[in-house]
Amino acid sequence: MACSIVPSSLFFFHKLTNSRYGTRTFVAMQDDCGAASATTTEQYKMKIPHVLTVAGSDSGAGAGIQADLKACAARGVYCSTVITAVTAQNTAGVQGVNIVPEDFVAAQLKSVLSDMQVDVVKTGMLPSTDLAKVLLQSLSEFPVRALVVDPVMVSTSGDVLAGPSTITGLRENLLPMADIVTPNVKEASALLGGMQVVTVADMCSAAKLLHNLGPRTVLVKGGDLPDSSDAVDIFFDGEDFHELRSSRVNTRNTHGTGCTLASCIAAELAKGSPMLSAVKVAKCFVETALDYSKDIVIGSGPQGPFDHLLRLKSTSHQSHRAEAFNPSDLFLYAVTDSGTNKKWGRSITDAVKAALEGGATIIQLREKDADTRGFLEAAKACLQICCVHGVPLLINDRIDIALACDADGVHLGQSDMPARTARALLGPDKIIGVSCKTPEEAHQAWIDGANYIGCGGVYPTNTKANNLTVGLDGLKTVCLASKLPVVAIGGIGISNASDVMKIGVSNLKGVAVVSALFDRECILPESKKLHAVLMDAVQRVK
Ligand SMILES: Nc1ncnc2c1ncn2[C@@H]1O[C@H](COP(=O)(O)OP(=O)(O)O)[C@@H](O)[C@H]1O
Ligand SMILES: Cc1ncc(COP(=O)(O)O)c(N)n1
Ligand SMILES: [Mg+2]
Repeated sequence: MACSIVPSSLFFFHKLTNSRYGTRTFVAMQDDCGAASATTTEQYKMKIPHVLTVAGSDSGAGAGIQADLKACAARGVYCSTVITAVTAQNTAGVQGVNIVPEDFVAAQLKSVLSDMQVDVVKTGMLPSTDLAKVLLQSLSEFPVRALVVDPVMVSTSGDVLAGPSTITGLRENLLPMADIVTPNVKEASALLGGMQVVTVADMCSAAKLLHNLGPRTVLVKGGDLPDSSDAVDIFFDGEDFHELRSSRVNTRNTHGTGCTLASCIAAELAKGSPMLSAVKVAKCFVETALDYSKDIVIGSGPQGPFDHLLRLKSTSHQSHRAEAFNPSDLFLYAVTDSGTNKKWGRSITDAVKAALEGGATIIQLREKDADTRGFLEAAKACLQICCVHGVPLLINDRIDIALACDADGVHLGQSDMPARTARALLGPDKIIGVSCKTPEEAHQAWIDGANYIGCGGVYPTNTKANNLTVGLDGLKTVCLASKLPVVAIGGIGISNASDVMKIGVSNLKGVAVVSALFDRECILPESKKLHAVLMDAVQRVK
Protein backbone atom coordinates (compact mmCIF):
# COMPACT_ATOMS: atom_id res chain seq x y z
CA MET A 1 0.00 0.00 0.00
CA ALA A 2 1.41 3.39 -1.00
CA CYS A 3 0.65 4.93 2.33
CA SER A 4 1.84 2.28 4.74
CA ILE A 5 4.36 3.21 7.39
CA VAL A 6 7.97 2.38 6.83
CA PRO A 7 9.35 0.96 10.09
CA SER A 8 11.50 3.29 12.07
CA SER A 9 14.61 1.62 10.61
CA LEU A 10 14.66 4.50 8.16
CA PHE A 11 15.34 6.81 11.03
CA PHE A 12 18.45 4.89 11.93
CA PHE A 13 20.32 6.55 9.12
CA HIS A 14 18.63 9.82 9.85
CA LYS A 15 20.99 10.51 12.73
CA LEU A 16 24.03 9.39 10.79
CA THR A 17 23.45 11.74 7.93
CA ASN A 18 21.32 14.37 9.61
CA SER A 19 21.11 15.59 13.12
CA ARG A 20 17.88 16.90 14.55
CA TYR A 21 19.92 19.08 16.84
CA GLY A 22 20.85 21.30 13.93
CA THR A 23 23.84 21.41 11.68
CA ARG A 24 26.38 19.61 13.72
CA THR A 25 30.09 20.12 13.55
CA PHE A 26 32.34 17.30 14.64
CA VAL A 27 35.80 18.56 15.46
CA ALA A 28 38.34 15.98 16.48
CA MET A 29 40.35 17.22 19.41
CA GLN A 30 42.91 16.14 21.94
CA ASP A 31 41.70 12.99 23.63
CA ASP A 32 41.62 12.70 27.39
CA CYS A 33 44.90 10.80 27.38
CA GLY A 34 46.66 13.66 25.63
CA ALA A 35 47.00 12.05 22.18
CA ALA A 36 46.46 14.71 19.52
CA SER A 37 44.33 13.74 16.54
CA ALA A 38 43.77 15.43 13.19
CA THR A 39 41.11 18.14 13.03
CA THR A 40 38.33 17.36 10.57
CA THR A 41 35.05 19.16 10.19
CA GLU A 42 31.97 17.54 8.75
CA GLN A 43 28.71 19.38 8.29
CA TYR A 44 25.49 17.42 8.55
CA LYS A 45 22.26 18.87 7.25
CA MET A 46 19.01 18.45 9.08
CA LYS A 47 15.75 16.82 7.90
CA ILE A 48 12.77 17.80 10.04
CA PRO A 49 9.85 15.35 10.19
CA HIS A 50 7.08 16.80 8.00
CA VAL A 51 3.29 16.54 8.20
CA LEU A 52 1.02 17.92 5.47
CA THR A 53 -2.49 18.75 6.67
CA VAL A 54 -5.30 18.83 4.11
CA ALA A 55 -8.11 20.57 6.01
CA GLY A 56 -10.32 23.62 6.47
CA SER A 57 -9.36 26.98 7.96
CA ASP A 58 -11.06 28.01 11.22
CA SER A 59 -11.13 31.80 11.61
CA GLY A 60 -11.34 31.33 15.39
CA ALA A 61 -8.14 29.25 15.16
CA GLY A 62 -9.32 26.59 17.62
CA ALA A 63 -9.72 23.75 15.11
CA GLY A 64 -8.86 22.94 11.48
CA ILE A 65 -5.65 24.09 9.82
CA GLN A 66 -4.80 26.44 12.69
CA ALA A 67 -5.06 23.65 15.30
CA ASP A 68 -2.96 21.38 13.07
CA LEU A 69 -0.20 23.99 12.75
CA LYS A 70 -0.09 24.55 16.50
CA ALA A 71 -0.20 20.83 17.33
CA CYS A 72 2.67 20.05 14.94
CA ALA A 73 4.67 23.02 16.24
CA ALA A 74 4.13 21.80 19.80
CA ARG A 75 5.32 18.32 18.82
CA GLY A 76 8.44 19.65 17.04
CA VAL A 77 7.35 18.72 13.52
CA TYR A 78 7.11 20.88 10.37
CA CYS A 79 3.56 21.31 9.06
CA SER A 80 2.55 22.40 5.56
CA THR A 81 -1.08 23.17 4.74
CA VAL A 82 -3.47 22.50 1.87
CA ILE A 83 -6.69 24.43 2.53
CA THR A 84 -9.94 22.79 1.40
CA ALA A 85 -12.38 25.38 2.76
CA VAL A 86 -12.39 28.69 4.59
CA THR A 87 -14.85 28.82 7.47
CA ALA A 88 -16.18 31.84 9.32
CA GLN A 89 -16.19 30.35 12.79
CA ASN A 90 -15.90 31.38 16.43
CA THR A 91 -16.68 30.03 19.87
CA ALA A 92 -20.42 30.30 19.15
CA GLY A 93 -20.33 28.08 16.06
CA VAL A 94 -19.85 28.14 12.28
CA GLN A 95 -21.28 31.21 10.53
CA GLY A 96 -20.18 30.35 6.97
CA VAL A 97 -18.24 27.92 4.79
CA ASN A 98 -16.50 28.81 1.53
CA ILE A 99 -15.29 25.73 -0.31
CA VAL A 100 -12.01 25.95 -2.26
CA PRO A 101 -12.49 24.64 -5.85
CA GLU A 102 -11.14 21.09 -6.37
CA ASP A 103 -8.63 22.09 -9.03
CA PHE A 104 -7.13 24.63 -6.66
CA VAL A 105 -6.87 22.04 -3.88
CA ALA A 106 -5.06 19.87 -6.45
CA ALA A 107 -2.73 22.77 -7.27
CA GLN A 108 -1.86 23.24 -3.58
CA LEU A 109 -1.24 19.50 -3.19
CA LYS A 110 1.09 19.48 -6.16
CA SER A 111 3.02 22.51 -4.93
CA VAL A 112 3.73 20.94 -1.57
CA LEU A 113 4.10 17.25 -2.42
CA SER A 114 6.33 17.77 -5.46
CA ASP A 115 8.79 19.86 -3.50
CA MET A 116 8.80 19.30 0.22
CA GLN A 117 9.46 15.63 1.16
CA VAL A 118 6.30 15.12 3.19
CA ASP A 119 6.44 12.18 5.61
CA VAL A 120 2.79 11.92 6.64
CA VAL A 121 -0.48 13.36 5.26
CA LYS A 122 -3.32 14.12 7.67
CA THR A 123 -6.79 14.98 6.39
CA GLY A 124 -9.53 16.96 8.14
CA MET A 125 -12.49 18.72 6.54
CA LEU A 126 -12.94 17.47 2.93
CA PRO A 127 -16.16 19.28 2.01
CA SER A 128 -16.62 18.57 -1.70
CA THR A 129 -17.61 15.23 -3.17
CA ASP A 130 -14.54 14.40 -5.22
CA LEU A 131 -11.83 15.75 -2.91
CA ALA A 132 -10.96 12.26 -1.69
CA LYS A 133 -10.28 11.24 -5.31
CA VAL A 134 -8.18 14.36 -5.93
CA LEU A 135 -6.08 13.57 -2.86
CA LEU A 136 -5.60 9.92 -3.83
CA GLN A 137 -4.48 10.96 -7.31
CA SER A 138 -1.84 13.25 -5.77
CA LEU A 139 -0.68 10.55 -3.35
CA SER A 140 -0.29 8.03 -6.15
CA GLU A 141 2.05 10.50 -7.88
CA PHE A 142 3.86 11.52 -4.68
CA PRO A 143 3.62 8.67 -2.13
CA VAL A 144 4.09 9.40 1.57
CA ARG A 145 4.81 7.08 4.47
CA ALA A 146 1.45 7.28 6.23
CA LEU A 147 -2.06 8.65 5.82
CA VAL A 148 -4.08 9.79 8.86
CA VAL A 149 -7.76 10.37 8.07
CA ASP A 150 -9.84 12.44 10.52
CA PRO A 151 -13.30 12.20 8.92
CA VAL A 152 -14.51 15.65 10.00
CA MET A 153 -18.23 16.03 9.35
CA VAL A 154 -19.87 18.02 12.12
CA SER A 155 -18.19 20.53 14.43
CA THR A 156 -18.59 20.09 18.17
CA SER A 157 -20.99 23.05 17.99
CA GLY A 158 -23.27 20.86 15.84
CA ASP A 159 -22.68 22.68 12.53
CA VAL A 160 -22.28 20.58 9.38
CA LEU A 161 -18.77 20.88 7.90
CA ALA A 162 -18.98 18.16 5.24
CA GLY A 163 -22.33 17.02 3.89
CA PRO A 164 -23.58 13.43 3.45
CA SER A 165 -22.44 13.44 -0.20
CA THR A 166 -18.81 13.37 0.97
CA ILE A 167 -19.32 10.18 3.01
CA THR A 168 -19.17 8.00 -0.10
CA GLY A 169 -15.82 9.51 -1.10
CA LEU A 170 -14.45 8.89 2.37
CA ARG A 171 -15.74 5.32 2.63
CA GLU A 172 -14.87 4.19 -0.86
CA ASN A 173 -11.70 6.09 -1.66
CA LEU A 174 -9.91 7.32 1.42
CA LEU A 175 -10.61 4.77 4.15
CA PRO A 176 -9.08 1.83 2.25
CA MET A 177 -5.83 3.81 1.95
CA ALA A 178 -5.72 5.11 5.52
CA ASP A 179 -3.18 3.93 8.09
CA ILE A 180 -5.58 5.21 10.74
CA VAL A 181 -9.06 6.73 10.69
CA THR A 182 -10.14 8.75 13.74
CA PRO A 183 -13.93 9.36 13.84
CA ASN A 184 -15.72 10.71 16.91
CA VAL A 185 -18.86 8.83 17.92
CA LYS A 186 -21.14 10.84 15.62
CA GLU A 187 -18.81 10.44 12.65
CA ALA A 188 -18.43 6.69 13.29
CA SER A 189 -22.21 6.44 13.27
CA ALA A 190 -22.52 8.45 10.02
CA LEU A 191 -19.84 6.37 8.26
CA LEU A 192 -21.75 3.22 9.27
CA GLY A 193 -25.12 4.34 7.92
CA GLY A 194 -26.55 5.72 11.16
CA MET A 195 -25.64 2.86 13.51
CA GLN A 196 -26.10 3.76 17.17
CA VAL A 197 -22.77 4.56 18.93
CA VAL A 198 -23.51 5.61 22.51
CA THR A 199 -21.62 3.12 24.71
CA VAL A 200 -18.05 1.80 24.88
CA ALA A 201 -19.36 -1.55 23.58
CA ASP A 202 -20.93 0.29 20.59
CA MET A 203 -17.56 2.01 19.98
CA CYS A 204 -15.84 -1.40 19.80
CA SER A 205 -18.44 -2.72 17.33
CA ALA A 206 -18.10 0.45 15.26
CA ALA A 207 -14.30 0.17 15.25
CA LYS A 208 -14.52 -3.37 13.94
CA LEU A 209 -17.04 -2.49 11.22
CA LEU A 210 -14.97 0.53 10.16
CA HIS A 211 -11.88 -1.67 10.00
CA ASN A 212 -13.75 -3.84 7.48
CA LEU A 213 -13.85 -0.79 5.18
CA GLY A 214 -10.08 -1.06 4.73
CA PRO A 215 -8.07 1.22 7.04
CA ARG A 216 -5.10 -0.45 8.78
CA THR A 217 -6.21 0.82 12.19
CA VAL A 218 -9.22 2.63 13.67
CA LEU A 219 -9.56 5.00 16.63
CA VAL A 220 -13.14 5.74 17.68
CA LYS A 221 -12.93 8.82 19.93
CA GLY A 222 -15.25 9.13 22.88
CA GLY A 223 -14.84 12.82 23.78
CA ASP A 224 -18.55 13.29 23.14
CA LEU A 225 -19.69 9.96 24.62
CA PRO A 226 -22.75 10.70 26.75
CA ASP A 227 -22.59 10.00 30.50
CA SER A 228 -18.91 9.16 30.66
CA SER A 229 -16.76 10.52 33.47
CA ASP A 230 -13.65 9.39 31.55
CA ALA A 231 -12.52 10.33 28.04
CA VAL A 232 -12.46 6.85 26.50
CA ASP A 233 -11.16 6.11 23.00
CA ILE A 234 -11.15 2.66 21.33
CA PHE A 235 -8.19 1.65 19.19
CA PHE A 236 -8.53 -1.41 16.94
CA ASP A 237 -5.72 -2.76 14.77
CA GLY A 238 -7.64 -5.61 13.16
CA GLU A 239 -6.68 -8.06 15.91
CA ASP A 240 -6.70 -6.39 19.30
CA PHE A 241 -8.84 -3.71 20.92
CA HIS A 242 -7.18 -1.18 23.23
CA GLU A 243 -9.35 0.90 25.51
CA LEU A 244 -7.50 4.19 25.99
CA ARG A 245 -8.90 5.92 29.02
CA SER A 246 -8.02 9.28 30.59
CA SER A 247 -9.88 11.39 33.08
CA ARG A 248 -12.26 13.88 31.50
CA VAL A 249 -11.03 17.45 31.97
CA ASN A 250 -13.85 19.66 33.16
CA THR A 251 -13.61 22.60 30.74
CA ARG A 252 -15.52 24.43 28.00
CA ASN A 253 -12.30 24.67 25.97
CA THR A 254 -12.58 21.48 23.89
CA HIS A 255 -12.96 23.04 20.44
CA GLY A 256 -10.37 21.44 18.18
CA THR A 257 -9.55 18.34 20.25
CA GLY A 258 -10.19 16.00 17.31
CA CYS A 259 -8.01 17.97 14.85
CA THR A 260 -5.26 18.25 17.44
CA LEU A 261 -5.35 14.54 18.23
CA ALA A 262 -5.08 13.54 14.56
CA SER A 263 -2.26 16.02 13.87
CA CYS A 264 -0.40 14.83 16.91
CA ILE A 265 -0.73 11.20 15.74
CA ALA A 266 0.60 12.28 12.33
CA ALA A 267 3.49 14.16 13.98
CA GLU A 268 4.54 11.12 16.03
CA LEU A 269 4.31 8.87 12.96
CA ALA A 270 6.49 11.35 11.06
CA LYS A 271 9.11 10.99 13.80
CA GLY A 272 9.04 7.20 13.38
CA SER A 273 6.76 6.03 16.18
CA PRO A 274 4.68 2.85 15.84
CA MET A 275 0.92 3.52 15.53
CA LEU A 276 -0.29 2.65 19.04
CA SER A 277 2.54 4.63 20.65
CA ALA A 278 1.68 7.62 18.42
CA VAL A 279 -1.98 7.42 19.47
CA LYS A 280 -1.10 7.17 23.16
CA VAL A 281 1.26 10.15 23.00
CA ALA A 282 -1.37 12.15 21.11
CA LYS A 283 -4.11 11.38 23.62
CA CYS A 284 -1.85 12.27 26.52
CA PHE A 285 -0.91 15.55 24.77
CA VAL A 286 -4.58 16.52 24.30
CA GLU A 287 -5.40 15.71 27.92
CA THR A 288 -2.39 17.68 29.21
CA ALA A 289 -3.18 20.68 26.99
CA LEU A 290 -6.86 20.66 28.01
CA ASP A 291 -5.92 20.52 31.66
CA TYR A 292 -3.38 23.33 31.27
CA SER A 293 -5.96 25.50 29.44
CA LYS A 294 -9.10 24.56 31.36
CA ASP A 295 -9.66 28.02 32.82
CA ILE A 296 -8.61 30.28 29.93
CA VAL A 297 -11.35 32.47 28.47
CA ILE A 298 -11.36 33.19 24.73
CA GLY A 299 -14.69 34.22 23.17
CA SER A 300 -18.12 34.24 24.74
CA GLY A 301 -19.66 31.17 23.08
CA PRO A 302 -20.06 27.72 24.62
CA GLN A 303 -16.93 26.14 23.09
CA GLY A 304 -13.52 27.75 23.54
CA PRO A 305 -10.16 26.87 22.00
CA PHE A 306 -7.32 25.51 24.13
CA ASP A 307 -3.64 26.34 24.28
CA HIS A 308 -1.36 23.97 22.36
CA LEU A 309 1.91 25.67 23.16
CA LEU A 310 1.85 25.13 26.90
CA ARG A 311 5.36 23.76 26.86
CA LEU A 312 6.76 27.09 25.71
CA LYS A 313 5.33 28.73 28.82
CA SER A 314 5.67 26.12 31.51
CA THR A 315 9.29 26.05 32.67
CA SER A 316 8.77 22.71 34.34
CA HIS A 317 8.02 21.20 30.95
CA GLN A 318 10.90 22.90 29.18
CA SER A 319 13.39 20.48 27.75
CA HIS A 320 16.84 21.16 26.37
CA ARG A 321 16.08 18.90 23.42
CA ALA A 322 14.16 19.99 20.35
CA GLU A 323 11.84 16.97 20.25
CA ALA A 324 11.05 13.62 21.81
CA PHE A 325 12.75 10.30 21.33
CA ASN A 326 14.52 9.42 18.10
CA PRO A 327 15.36 5.68 17.82
CA SER A 328 18.74 6.48 16.26
CA ASP A 329 19.76 7.91 19.67
CA LEU A 330 20.34 4.26 20.67
CA PHE A 331 23.33 3.93 18.31
CA LEU A 332 26.11 4.21 20.89
CA TYR A 333 24.46 4.02 24.27
CA ALA A 334 26.82 4.66 27.20
CA VAL A 335 25.80 3.43 30.69
CA THR A 336 27.86 4.87 33.55
CA ASP A 337 29.14 2.81 36.45
CA SER A 338 30.12 4.41 39.74
CA GLY A 339 32.45 1.52 40.65
CA THR A 340 34.69 1.89 37.62
CA ASN A 341 34.86 5.68 37.90
CA LYS A 342 36.08 5.23 41.49
CA LYS A 343 38.58 2.62 40.33
CA TRP A 344 40.08 4.95 37.70
CA GLY A 345 39.86 7.98 39.99
CA ARG A 346 37.71 10.26 37.86
CA SER A 347 34.47 12.14 38.30
CA ILE A 348 31.27 11.03 36.65
CA THR A 349 31.11 14.30 34.71
CA ASP A 350 34.59 13.74 33.23
CA ALA A 351 33.60 10.20 32.27
CA VAL A 352 30.39 11.37 30.57
CA LYS A 353 32.18 14.20 28.79
CA ALA A 354 34.78 11.86 27.35
CA ALA A 355 32.15 9.35 26.19
CA LEU A 356 30.23 12.16 24.45
CA GLU A 357 33.30 13.60 22.79
CA GLY A 358 34.03 10.13 21.44
CA GLY A 359 30.57 9.90 19.86
CA ALA A 360 28.15 8.46 22.45
CA THR A 361 24.59 9.20 21.28
CA ILE A 362 22.76 8.71 24.60
CA ILE A 363 23.87 8.53 28.24
CA GLN A 364 22.28 6.52 31.04
CA LEU A 365 23.33 7.31 34.61
CA ARG A 366 23.39 4.08 36.59
CA GLU A 367 24.68 5.09 40.00
CA LYS A 368 23.83 2.17 42.23
CA ASP A 369 26.09 3.31 45.10
CA ALA A 370 25.29 7.03 45.20
CA ASP A 371 23.07 8.57 47.86
CA THR A 372 20.05 10.49 46.58
CA ARG A 373 21.51 13.97 47.00
CA GLY A 374 24.80 12.99 45.37
CA PHE A 375 22.96 11.28 42.50
CA LEU A 376 20.81 14.37 41.89
CA GLU A 377 23.84 16.69 41.83
CA ALA A 378 25.65 14.34 39.43
CA ALA A 379 22.55 14.10 37.24
CA LYS A 380 22.20 17.90 37.04
CA ALA A 381 25.87 18.32 36.10
CA CYS A 382 25.71 15.54 33.49
CA LEU A 383 22.51 17.01 32.03
CA GLN A 384 24.32 20.27 31.34
CA ILE A 385 27.08 18.42 29.50
CA CYS A 386 24.59 16.32 27.53
CA CYS A 387 22.72 19.50 26.66
CA VAL A 388 25.84 21.01 25.07
CA HIS A 389 26.20 17.87 22.94
CA GLY A 390 22.48 17.66 22.12
CA VAL A 391 22.38 14.11 23.51
CA PRO A 392 19.61 12.72 25.76
CA LEU A 393 20.32 11.82 29.39
CA LEU A 394 18.41 8.95 31.00
CA ILE A 395 18.38 7.95 34.65
CA ASN A 396 18.44 4.29 35.65
CA ASP A 397 15.50 3.26 37.81
CA ARG A 398 15.06 6.57 39.71
CA ILE A 399 11.97 8.40 38.38
CA ASP A 400 12.30 10.88 41.25
CA ILE A 401 15.80 11.89 40.15
CA ALA A 402 14.67 12.15 36.50
CA LEU A 403 11.80 14.43 37.51
CA ALA A 404 13.91 16.51 39.90
CA CYS A 405 16.58 17.36 37.31
CA ASP A 406 14.23 17.24 34.26
CA ALA A 407 16.32 14.52 32.59
CA ASP A 408 15.17 13.22 29.22
CA GLY A 409 13.84 9.97 30.64
CA VAL A 410 14.47 6.78 32.55
CA HIS A 411 15.60 3.24 31.96
CA LEU A 412 13.71 0.58 33.92
CA GLY A 413 14.49 -3.03 34.79
CA GLN A 414 11.83 -5.72 35.15
CA SER A 415 11.78 -5.27 38.93
CA ASP A 416 11.72 -1.44 38.82
CA MET A 417 8.55 0.65 38.65
CA PRO A 418 6.25 -0.60 35.83
CA ALA A 419 6.67 1.44 32.64
CA ARG A 420 2.95 2.24 32.58
CA THR A 421 3.17 3.91 36.01
CA ALA A 422 6.38 5.69 35.05
CA ARG A 423 4.68 7.00 31.88
CA ALA A 424 1.81 8.37 33.95
CA LEU A 425 4.29 10.16 36.20
CA LEU A 426 6.62 11.42 33.47
CA GLY A 427 4.08 12.40 30.79
CA PRO A 428 4.21 11.76 27.04
CA ASP A 429 7.50 13.45 26.21
CA LYS A 430 10.00 11.68 28.41
CA ILE A 431 11.90 8.70 27.09
CA ILE A 432 11.21 5.36 28.78
CA GLY A 433 13.32 2.27 28.12
CA VAL A 434 12.73 -1.18 29.60
CA SER A 435 15.14 -4.12 29.94
CA CYS A 436 13.59 -7.19 28.29
CA LYS A 437 14.81 -10.72 27.76
CA THR A 438 11.74 -12.25 26.12
CA PRO A 439 9.17 -11.41 23.42
CA GLU A 440 6.52 -11.30 26.15
CA GLU A 441 8.40 -8.66 28.13
CA ALA A 442 8.98 -6.68 24.92
CA HIS A 443 5.26 -6.80 24.13
CA GLN A 444 4.36 -5.60 27.63
CA ALA A 445 6.86 -2.71 27.36
CA TRP A 446 5.17 -1.63 24.13
CA ILE A 447 1.67 -1.86 25.66
CA ASP A 448 2.89 0.15 28.66
CA GLY A 449 4.03 3.05 26.46
CA ALA A 450 7.83 2.56 26.52
CA ASN A 451 9.91 4.12 23.72
CA TYR A 452 12.57 1.43 23.38
CA ILE A 453 13.75 -1.79 24.94
CA GLY A 454 17.22 -2.88 26.03
CA CYS A 455 17.81 -6.59 25.33
CA GLY A 456 20.49 -8.70 26.97
CA GLY A 457 22.82 -9.82 28.37
CA VAL A 458 23.94 -10.67 24.92
CA TYR A 459 27.30 -11.89 26.24
CA PRO A 460 28.29 -12.73 29.82
CA THR A 461 29.28 -9.66 31.85
CA ASN A 462 30.73 -8.69 35.22
CA THR A 463 28.67 -5.53 35.63
CA LYS A 464 25.49 -7.46 36.50
CA ALA A 465 25.68 -10.35 38.94
CA ASN A 466 23.68 -13.54 38.08
CA ASN A 467 22.45 -12.04 34.84
CA LEU A 468 20.99 -14.54 32.38
CA THR A 469 22.71 -14.45 28.98
CA VAL A 470 20.34 -14.49 25.98
CA GLY A 471 23.03 -14.67 23.26
CA LEU A 472 22.73 -13.41 19.70
CA ASP A 473 19.87 -15.84 19.01
CA GLY A 474 17.88 -14.58 22.01
CA LEU A 475 18.55 -11.00 20.91
CA LYS A 476 17.31 -11.72 17.40
CA THR A 477 14.15 -13.42 18.68
CA VAL A 478 13.32 -10.43 20.88
CA CYS A 479 14.10 -7.91 18.08
CA LEU A 480 11.83 -9.74 15.64
CA ALA A 481 9.00 -9.81 18.17
CA SER A 482 9.45 -6.23 19.38
CA LYS A 483 7.38 -3.37 18.00
CA LEU A 484 9.79 -0.98 19.70
CA PRO A 485 13.37 -0.14 18.72
CA VAL A 486 15.97 -2.23 20.51
CA VAL A 487 19.44 -1.58 21.94
CA ALA A 488 21.59 -4.64 22.68
CA ILE A 489 23.38 -4.80 26.03
CA GLY A 490 25.67 -7.11 27.99
CA GLY A 491 29.37 -7.79 27.47
CA ILE A 492 29.49 -5.77 24.24
CA GLY A 493 32.66 -3.91 23.22
CA ILE A 494 34.90 -3.11 20.27
CA SER A 495 35.68 -6.78 19.57
CA ASN A 496 32.09 -8.01 19.22
CA ALA A 497 29.90 -4.93 18.47
CA SER A 498 29.92 -5.60 14.77
CA ASP A 499 28.81 -9.26 15.30
CA VAL A 500 25.85 -7.88 17.24
CA MET A 501 24.85 -5.37 14.54
CA LYS A 502 25.31 -8.05 11.88
CA ILE A 503 22.21 -9.92 13.06
CA GLY A 504 20.67 -7.43 10.63
CA VAL A 505 17.22 -6.85 12.16
CA SER A 506 15.99 -3.38 11.27
CA ASN A 507 14.79 -2.38 14.74
CA LEU A 508 18.14 -3.15 16.36
CA LYS A 509 19.38 0.43 16.57
CA GLY A 510 22.65 0.14 18.45
CA VAL A 511 24.62 -1.21 21.39
CA ALA A 512 24.75 -0.22 25.04
CA VAL A 513 28.11 -0.47 26.78
CA VAL A 514 29.36 -0.11 30.34
CA SER A 515 32.84 -1.60 30.89
CA ALA A 516 33.94 -1.21 27.26
CA LEU A 517 33.97 2.56 27.84
CA PHE A 518 34.06 3.21 31.55
CA ASP A 519 36.33 0.40 32.78
CA ARG A 520 39.17 1.79 30.65
CA GLU A 521 41.96 4.17 31.49
CA CYS A 522 41.08 6.48 28.59
CA ILE A 523 37.42 6.71 27.69
CA LEU A 524 37.52 9.06 24.72
CA PRO A 525 39.62 6.92 22.33
CA GLU A 526 37.61 3.80 23.25
CA SER A 527 34.39 5.65 22.54
CA LYS A 528 35.73 6.84 19.17
CA LYS A 529 36.88 3.35 18.20
CA LEU A 530 33.54 1.84 19.14
CA HIS A 531 31.71 4.53 17.17
CA ALA A 532 33.85 3.76 14.12
CA VAL A 533 33.22 0.00 14.48
CA LEU A 534 29.47 0.61 14.65
CA MET A 535 29.50 2.96 11.66
CA ASP A 536 31.41 0.35 9.68
CA ALA A 537 29.01 -2.41 10.76
CA VAL A 538 25.90 -0.49 9.69
CA GLN A 539 27.40 0.43 6.33
CA ARG A 540 28.00 -3.30 5.75
CA VAL A 541 24.51 -4.30 6.89
CA LYS A 542 23.10 -1.65 4.53
N1 LIG B 1 -12.97 16.92 28.27
C1 LIG B 1 -12.02 16.09 27.84
N2 LIG B 1 -11.04 15.65 28.69
C2 LIG B 1 -10.07 14.83 28.27
N3 LIG B 1 -9.98 14.38 27.00
C3 LIG B 1 -10.92 14.77 26.11
C4 LIG B 1 -12.00 15.64 26.47
N4 LIG B 1 -12.76 15.86 25.36
C5 LIG B 1 -12.19 15.16 24.36
N5 LIG B 1 -11.11 14.48 24.80
C6 LIG B 1 -10.21 13.65 24.00
O1 LIG B 1 -9.87 14.42 22.86
C7 LIG B 1 -9.74 13.58 21.72
C8 LIG B 1 -10.68 14.05 20.63
O2 LIG B 1 -11.95 13.47 20.87
P1 LIG B 1 -13.35 14.06 20.47
O3 LIG B 1 -13.60 15.35 21.18
O4 LIG B 1 -14.32 12.95 20.68
O5 LIG B 1 -13.15 14.33 18.90
P2 LIG B 1 -13.79 15.48 17.99
O6 LIG B 1 -13.13 16.76 18.38
O7 LIG B 1 -13.46 15.01 16.62
O8 LIG B 1 -15.25 15.50 18.29
C9 LIG B 1 -10.02 12.17 22.22
O9 LIG B 1 -8.81 11.53 22.56
C10 LIG B 1 -10.86 12.40 23.46
O10 LIG B 1 -10.80 11.32 24.37
C1 LIG C 1 -12.27 23.97 9.80
C2 LIG C 1 -12.68 23.00 10.85
N1 LIG C 1 -12.22 21.74 10.82
C3 LIG C 1 -12.58 20.86 11.78
C4 LIG C 1 -13.44 21.21 12.79
C5 LIG C 1 -13.85 20.20 13.85
O1 LIG C 1 -13.36 20.50 15.13
P1 LIG C 1 -14.26 20.24 16.44
O2 LIG C 1 -14.98 18.95 16.26
O3 LIG C 1 -13.30 20.17 17.57
O4 LIG C 1 -15.17 21.43 16.52
C6 LIG C 1 -13.92 22.54 12.81
N2 LIG C 1 -14.76 22.96 13.77
N3 LIG C 1 -13.53 23.41 11.83
MG1 LIG D 1 -14.62 17.42 20.21
